[in-house]
Amino acid sequence: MDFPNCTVVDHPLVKHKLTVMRRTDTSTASFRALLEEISLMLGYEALRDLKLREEEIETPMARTTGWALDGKKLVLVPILRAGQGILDGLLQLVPSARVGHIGLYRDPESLGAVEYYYRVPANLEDRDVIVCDPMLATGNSAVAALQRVKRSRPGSLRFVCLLACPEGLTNLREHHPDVRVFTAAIDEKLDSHGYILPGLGDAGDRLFGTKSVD
Ligand SMILES: O=P(O)(O)OC[C@H]1O[C@H](OP(=O)(O)OP(=O)(O)O)[C@H](O)[C@@H]1O
Ligand SMILES: O=c1cc[nH]c(=O)[nH]1
Ligand SMILES: [Mg+2]
Repeated sequence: MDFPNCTVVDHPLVKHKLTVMRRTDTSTASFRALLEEISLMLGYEALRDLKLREEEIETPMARTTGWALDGKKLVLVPILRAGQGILDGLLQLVPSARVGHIGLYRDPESLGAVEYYYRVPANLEDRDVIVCDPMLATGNSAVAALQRVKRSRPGSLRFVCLLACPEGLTNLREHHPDVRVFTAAIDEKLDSHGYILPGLGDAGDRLFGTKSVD
């Protein structure tokens, strides 16, 4: 299946690190560190068109013209909980970015997204916004998060995830054809509970060392 609105960042380092993340025997500490490392590479691609302005500088040798990131602050919006893992990597790339949060959980029966928190910086109108979450499974969480952020009229909107699948990408393309997706891989399909196959299991649980049972 072809998803022209999706960029797969399939660098050898990303492929290697993602494979380690998938393994059942990978520890929470390693999972967390690897997600941060891969997020740097996802962010590198997702931010390729960041606007620059020219800047006059002096090196120890000469006066020259360099570049600085242009004015308006980038806004990063992780989908809680697991989006925090990608946020950490993106913030290493752009430490001055503003951060919003959207809290969503996936109802295990309906697989619909349930919102429990929303707070983003004011005046998104002329800002570039990146919504992030490791998993694009049914796509219901991403679709809901992007819908919510769009009500704040962002200047531009992108979605960064670690793993996508055809079902999630189709859902996203139907609801948000204007939003480009950046991912490390497009997996095969969903299982009957809406989990990505082969996937890596529950990203939030693996990132924070929790289990899905109460
Ligand atoms: O594409 P979808 O089918 O909506 O599934 C993806 C969502 O599921 C996971 O979150 P979860 O609901 O487990 O919340 P958590 O991060 O708090 O664990 C994941 O982090 C996404 O937000
Ligand atoms: O495979 C999946 C699907 C949804 N959420 C996850 O954390 N993993
Ligand atoms: Mg979870």
